[in-house]
Amino acid sequence: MLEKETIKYEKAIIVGLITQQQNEEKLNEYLDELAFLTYTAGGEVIKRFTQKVDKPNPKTFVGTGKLEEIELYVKENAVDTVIFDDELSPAQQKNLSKLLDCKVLDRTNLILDIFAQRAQTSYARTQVELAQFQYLLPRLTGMWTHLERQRGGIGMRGPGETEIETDRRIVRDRISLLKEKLQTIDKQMAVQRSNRGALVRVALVGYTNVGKSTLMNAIGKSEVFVENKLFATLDTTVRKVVIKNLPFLLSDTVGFIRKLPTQLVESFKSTLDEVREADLLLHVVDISHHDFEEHIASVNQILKDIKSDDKPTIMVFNKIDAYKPENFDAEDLTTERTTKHYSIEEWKKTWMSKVGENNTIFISATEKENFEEFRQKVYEAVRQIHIMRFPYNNFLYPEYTENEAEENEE
Ligand SMILES: Nc1nc2c(ncn2[C@@H]2O[C@H](COP(=O)(O)OP(=O)(O)OP(=O)(O)O)[C@@H](O)[C@H]2O)c(=O)[nH]1
Ligand SMILES: [Mg+2]
Repeated sequence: MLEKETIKYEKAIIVGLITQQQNEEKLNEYLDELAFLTYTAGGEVIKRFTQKVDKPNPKTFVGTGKLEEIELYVKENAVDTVIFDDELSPAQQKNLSKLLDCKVLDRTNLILDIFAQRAQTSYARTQVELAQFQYLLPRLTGMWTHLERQRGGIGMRGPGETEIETDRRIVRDRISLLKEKLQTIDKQMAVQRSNRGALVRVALVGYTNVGKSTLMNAIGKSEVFVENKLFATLDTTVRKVVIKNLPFLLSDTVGFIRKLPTQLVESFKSTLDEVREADLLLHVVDISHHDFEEHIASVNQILKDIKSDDKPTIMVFNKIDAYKPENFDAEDLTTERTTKHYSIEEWKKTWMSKVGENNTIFISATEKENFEEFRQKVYEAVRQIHIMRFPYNNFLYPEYTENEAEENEE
């Protein structure tokens, strides 16, 4: 008999601070993203709490008054989970879960949980487990003991309860075991990569949910999982792509996010090796997202962290079909015209013009808008790398426009 399955979303509230580093507008953007993360993890945000402070309270993150307000709300509305936008210290997390008497998570927790849910291969699972244990280690003491009755759900996947309560040494042993396991897989993967021969390697990079996998599917005739949730992709997919006789390898990998937990960057080292060893990066940007400039900055920072910021890069501004500038009323003297009101043409004249014509492209991966131009730019960039590497056989790959007759096998 078939049972109708209804997904039950956990009731969650989210909490963030307005500080000197982040004004109310910024905070709202962060909270939008946190709500999306919560939804991806299986929760529904029913309320947001914000507080203006100089710096977080070392014991309870928010101030006493705000905490009482949250506590009351949690009781009255049977809230399952309270999620904080910043990483909580072990002490804050412990105090808060005691006082609020429900699950208390932070951004890192949430991201780790999504990764845990989405890890498909044993390799990805090992990486996530390692990151979870590393996050857990300083937080071991009595963290979840009083939560016996609410096992399961967001933030509870992963290392089992018994392990959590045992001694740190066991966790440490587990961490070194997982590290060894990863090292073995890393070696195998390095061998696999070196077996790929002399093909030029191109990697899709970018913030999560910008359309990397969609683009991979569109260009590489492959079937990579695409979803309008965060972190749809965790494992790296590598495909051989041929544009006009010129073959190269294209990889699609995990998306980046701001405040990416350091534990994750570290344990996903090998997944990110694909990026590190690439000859060319296609940095995909969702230009329809109002925060895309900050996304670019986060991605660049992570590329810097993994020492891949000096590679030839094409900036691929995707989702132009969905781009909508805010309406600007010239007669309304109270609003200033800002980048929010820019058309794409105006954007092109900003810092984007400095990136260089050859290194920027504006497309829609779903509508295949400007796709021919996109293929041409990728072709030329790959060809350049080829010529540099094998100067003696550059005649093999003429300029894109020179072999118009042999239209690509699509
Ligand atoms: N409107 C519009 N939507 C797009 C476009 N490209 C991708 N999308 C949508 O954006 C969402 C995310 O696409 P993915 O390809 O999964 O994004 P990703 O960058 O691989 O995401 P992660 O793997 O989660 O990092 C999906 O709902 C896509 O259908 C586009 O050009 N225009
Ligand atoms: Mg993807």
